[in-house]
Amino acid sequence: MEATYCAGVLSRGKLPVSNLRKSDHGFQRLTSQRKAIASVSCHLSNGLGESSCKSHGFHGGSYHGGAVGKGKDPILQTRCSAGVSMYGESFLESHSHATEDKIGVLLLNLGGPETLHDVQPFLFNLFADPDIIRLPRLFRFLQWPLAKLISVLRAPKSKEGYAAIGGGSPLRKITDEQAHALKMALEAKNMPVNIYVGMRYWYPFTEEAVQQIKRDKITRLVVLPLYPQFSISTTGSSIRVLQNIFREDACLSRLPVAIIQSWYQREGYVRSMADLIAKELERFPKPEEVMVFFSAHGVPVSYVEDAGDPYKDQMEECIYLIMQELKARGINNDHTLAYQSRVGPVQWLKPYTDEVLVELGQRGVKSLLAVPVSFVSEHIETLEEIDIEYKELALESGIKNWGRVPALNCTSSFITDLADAVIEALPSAKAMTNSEGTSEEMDNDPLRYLVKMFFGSVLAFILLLSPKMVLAFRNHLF
Ligand SMILES: C=CC1=C(C)c2cc3[nH]c(cc4nc(cc5[nH]c(cc1n2)c(C)c5CCC(=O)O)C(CCC(=O)O)=C4C)c(C)c3C=C
Ligand SMILES: [Fe+2]
Repeated sequence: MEATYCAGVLSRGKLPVSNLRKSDHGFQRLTSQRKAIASVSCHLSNGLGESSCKSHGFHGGSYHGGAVGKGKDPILQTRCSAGVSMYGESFLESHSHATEDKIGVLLLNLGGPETLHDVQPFLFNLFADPDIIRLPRLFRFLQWPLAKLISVLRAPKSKEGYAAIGGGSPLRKITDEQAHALKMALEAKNMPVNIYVGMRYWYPFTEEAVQQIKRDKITRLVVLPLYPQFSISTTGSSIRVLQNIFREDACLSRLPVAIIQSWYQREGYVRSMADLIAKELERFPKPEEVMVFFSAHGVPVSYVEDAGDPYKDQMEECIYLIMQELKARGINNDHTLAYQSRVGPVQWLKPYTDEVLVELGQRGVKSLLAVPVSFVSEHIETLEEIDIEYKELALESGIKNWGRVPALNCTSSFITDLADAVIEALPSAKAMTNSEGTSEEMDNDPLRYLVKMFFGSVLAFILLLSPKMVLAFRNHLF
């Protein structure tokens, strides 16, 4: 996969496109083809101006910022990742021309079940994503039946987890709070915006947010996935959904969009993480003896080795940058990185968090500070997996002093940095045009869909009854 950086915005080649279908569990997506995402340039595009778009569809989770930055200039001194100033004449020019300029910021996130009743349909949406279960093209017709099967089998274990953290995911609430805080931070920088939240697997779905963006007649949009590092399974998947919606809508396909694909390398983020770690280390009796244990959400090895997912490289670079920042403050603790939350019978990125905790205990490490690093909100994997399961395992393995760094949530230095990222990305907004049809359109044919579902269900049923499969599921899903 090619990747080029521009003003902290990554523009990637070859990423998949997805289609949408409405089901009783919200929207479920089909994917069959990889295509280019918006390639971000450093040129400015005009807004849609007086648009003739008709609004229809759903209400998205949005924070309406009043009218647009008429007469007000946003903070002009910004930096791109290469340290070059991006704002200047051209921005001022376009800003003063675009009297109808109405800026939107779309926050993308994973979404989570709000009640235990939501867990299985949420899991269905997750496993029906071809960026989560990547089947060879020939077996794509199995995607939905397999998603149904795996979600039903996985639901009891997931429900236990969600029950242990109060009966649902806090993700929607925290993301809404982050949206509000970001709106305030941008207003403080003289950039009034509307902020929208679009979730990949649960409400408010990305589709709802986009329909609201259309209704609000947004003229320039910055897309900010709330994942610091890029993975095909997270940011990649969400952007594919977006690209697909935009491709099918004449109006949206002309809307200038800037996509911030990863931001783990931003100074503000790195500093905010270092602040949290430094603060948490102080709680230990001997802070200098604490092992700083970064625990990232894993992905299957094949993502990195076969599909070229930059996630592992970005994660390692991110940890390096945070440790450098701590060193600059005179904090020289040992550190390690491991991957958590693996699901299913395939190999995931190693080392695995649970195995490393046991090893560290055996090696005589007595104090450990867990740092969740792939996500910026508290969620099931911090509140249940780390705080309950891993803590218990660490204590059993001989670790005496356990601590955990909280997620960034609405930490003000972090939110301010996100606001800067939005301001820096805006000048590169460009139409996400990608209008040619794909073979995927054939998936919209209802007859084809029924045939696929029928054969897929039969095959899934046979697979379910195979003793090998039953064993694999028993070992890895429950
Ligand atoms: C950077 C973050 C994440 C990556 C990468 C990621 C990949 C990934 N996840 C699964 C399977 C599951 N993920 C689940 C929940 C979940 N995943 C992330 C983040 C990443 N996932 C978050 C933030 C959450 C929790 C949301 C919440 O409700 O709080 C779940 C459901 C929970 C459970 O049963 O454990 C599953 C299943 C795969 C297969 C995958 C990569 C292919
Ligand atoms: Fe996950």
